[in-house]
Amino acid sequence: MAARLPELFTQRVKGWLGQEFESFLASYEESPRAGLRVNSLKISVEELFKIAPFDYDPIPWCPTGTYLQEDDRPGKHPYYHAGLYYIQEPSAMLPVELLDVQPGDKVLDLCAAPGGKTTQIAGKLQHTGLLVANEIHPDRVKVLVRNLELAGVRQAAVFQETPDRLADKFAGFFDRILVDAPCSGEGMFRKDEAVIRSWERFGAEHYAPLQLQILHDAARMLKPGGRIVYSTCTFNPKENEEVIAAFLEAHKGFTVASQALADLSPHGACGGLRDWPGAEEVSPNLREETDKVVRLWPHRVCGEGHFAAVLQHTGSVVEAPHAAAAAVSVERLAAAEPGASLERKGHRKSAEPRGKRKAGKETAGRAAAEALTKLPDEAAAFFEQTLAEPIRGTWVQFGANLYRMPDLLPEGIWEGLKTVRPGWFVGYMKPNRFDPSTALALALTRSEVRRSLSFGAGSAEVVRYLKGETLLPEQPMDKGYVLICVDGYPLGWARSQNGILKNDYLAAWRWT
Ligand SMILES: C[S@@+](CC[C@H](N)C(=O)[O-])C[C@H]1O[C@@H](n2cnc3c(N)ncnc32)[C@H](O)[C@@H]1O
Repeated sequence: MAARLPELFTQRVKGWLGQEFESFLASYEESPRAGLRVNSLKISVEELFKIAPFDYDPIPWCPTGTYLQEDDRPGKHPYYHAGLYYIQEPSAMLPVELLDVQPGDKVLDLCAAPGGKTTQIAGKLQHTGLLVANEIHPDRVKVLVRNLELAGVRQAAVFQETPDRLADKFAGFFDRILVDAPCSGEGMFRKDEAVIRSWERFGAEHYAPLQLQILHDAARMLKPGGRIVYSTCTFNPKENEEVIAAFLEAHKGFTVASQALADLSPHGACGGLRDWPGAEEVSPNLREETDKVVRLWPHRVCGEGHFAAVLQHTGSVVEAPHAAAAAVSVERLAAAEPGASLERKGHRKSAEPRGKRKAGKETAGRAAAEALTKLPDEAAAFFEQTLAEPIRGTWVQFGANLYRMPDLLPEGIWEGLKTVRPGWFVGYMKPNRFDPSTALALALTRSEVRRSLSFGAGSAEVVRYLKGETLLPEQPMDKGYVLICVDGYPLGWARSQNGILKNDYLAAWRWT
């Protein structure tokens, strides 16, 4: 693979790494290791590895993460469909560990799809606090929603917005914000060669101003004393140290927390790079800050290339956005690296930056959301018949869809925002009836329902259920909903009717 790396890229890395360059290059002859992260909303690490056909080979920076072996196929296992884990690149598990999420926190994941880090945050919140997940891209936001539902997340709202529009609504609101920024993806070349072609069109000079702008917007949404983790999966300092230096210059109340680097150095992590074009213009104080960021290099750790900076707010007030200073800093970063665009094959300077892509004005194409004063009767009757304990909370109806609002989401905040999920999607209001969603089933535990049937992971019944086929109960069952589980972990609903179990597993998720 090393031979297929773009020359411009290898030249630059040589400049950044010096003597280490040869071992960096040699790492591209090794296969990337895949990883899996246990969904601690549903199962503990210990329990999962008692029942799953994979070995626990811990990832040093993530206690719920494990390396996979080459012949492991976790995506084809029924436990995947029960949301017991998320398949995730090992280095990508780092940023959320640095976010220091505490139960009860209000957390924003600003660039969230496909949701690997969002589900990791949800595991830390343990159904407390609030998780707001945002993804600007309309197709990617659907994948994000699916992953949140599979993971059984209850206290999350999902938006498809630009960061600045979100910031207008959530000023000074969040304890923790993750900015896992869109980037040129150099750290992923070994894992996915298609990223190289994308890099050839949109490199660091395309992404850096966008990343800085996203960070400025994130700062507007942070509470005093809160924390932002900025991460990318690219090596180029223009998208990393330079963005951090420009951010810190405009926001005096932040510092880069040094603990992360101290904790991770024994595992092979490195600090920031010191030389990049223009580094000499950065003040010594800021250079000291960028020294404290965390870099994962593929020749030093078992994982792909990653960058993370813990931006800790230290003041008692987050300063009002320095609109002018922020704009100037973004402009300055937008200046292309000398020679870069000319050397880049097919580089299109006129390409529309992703940040300028418009998200919809209102909840376009969707009915307006309505907070309800009480649970509709049909849903209340379903809960009464099906659940051991009622679900309490505030309910929101969006068209025919019924949601339970996260406890800490301000009611009506979705007005004017493109809202994909105002909370936990529990089911559909139909004329005179309520149909529960698969998302409801997946976020429940077996003990929370009155009736369930559980089959072993290797059973024919589980395969039939996931394929959308009907099941035959061994004992006659009364009419009504039954939670279908694999080894005690919910997969979805079936309806007992006339001696058979009709399959209500979400059609789009069925095994084909
Ligand atoms: C690195 S990916 C996020 C990966 C995700 N955090 C995860 O762990 O699964 C960056 C995301 O930012 C989104 N994005 C692109 N432009 C954006 C913008 N201007 N504002 C916010 N997000 C943007 C991309 O669509 C992409 O899904």
